[in-house]
Amino acid sequence: MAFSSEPVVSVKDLSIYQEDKLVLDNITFDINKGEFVYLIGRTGSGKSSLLKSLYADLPFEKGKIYVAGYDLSKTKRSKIPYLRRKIGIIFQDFQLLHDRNISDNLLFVMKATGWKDNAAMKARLSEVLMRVGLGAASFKLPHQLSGGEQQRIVIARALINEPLILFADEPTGNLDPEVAEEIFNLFKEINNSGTAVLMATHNYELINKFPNRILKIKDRVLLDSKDDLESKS
Ligand SMILES: Nc1ncnc2c1ncn2[C@@H]1O[C@H](COP(=O)(O)OP(=O)(O)OP(=O)(O)O)[C@@H](O)[C@H]1O
Repeated sequence: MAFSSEPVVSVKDLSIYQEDKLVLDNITFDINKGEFVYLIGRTGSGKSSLLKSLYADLPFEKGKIYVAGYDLSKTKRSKIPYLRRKIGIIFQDFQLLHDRNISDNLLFVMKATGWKDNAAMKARLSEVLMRVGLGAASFKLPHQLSGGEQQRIVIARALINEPLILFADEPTGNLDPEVAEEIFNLFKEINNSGTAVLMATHNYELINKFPNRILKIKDRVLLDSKDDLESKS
């Protein structure tokens, strides 16, 4: 099968523990190229734990995870940077490096992910900043930007390596509703150009306004809105 027709994420019979506590029990789902999927569930239900396992930050006990062609049960620690080049990760609490300007924040990630050519780095830097509407922010320090702008920079950082999928953990959680919607629209635009998105969120207003497939964690299992549609058709 050609790589492009494989799911971007494929999870089979997966169980995840946090210390001794079973958080997710035997869950299975796929995310296809270019899909937009919400991940919902009560506080503590395991959304962040699942995302962490998908970006290889939390080991899992049982089952299989394939992300961007990598079998995570077999991927050695030394290969994880290669996986991370195929995915973008966005958190609620921006996680920019506060001691350096925006340009240096992004260059730091480029160098860490194998970029070497200075001209190519500069060009990509401008491209991703333009993409998020902050072409003029290169020389600003993170604290000189608003929360919404900082989140745009985090999205720009996640786009550097043209990821197949963005994993976003409550990306609008710390923003007021208007700014949250702007950030959400940016995710939609990025998704429209072909990048899949898996977004953990508590923002039901946005979910209702922009309906998409929903994965819901409830009592350690995963409910998939796709199954509801299939059973109705
Ligand atoms: N580092 C950790 N060590 C031990 N237990 C943890 C750790 N992180 C999370 N947990 C526990 O795992 C369970 C799932 O937490 P998780 O953060 O994945 O939930 P969540 O759905 O993302 O919650 P929220 O909506 O509040 O972000 C919770 O019971 C939590 O207390």
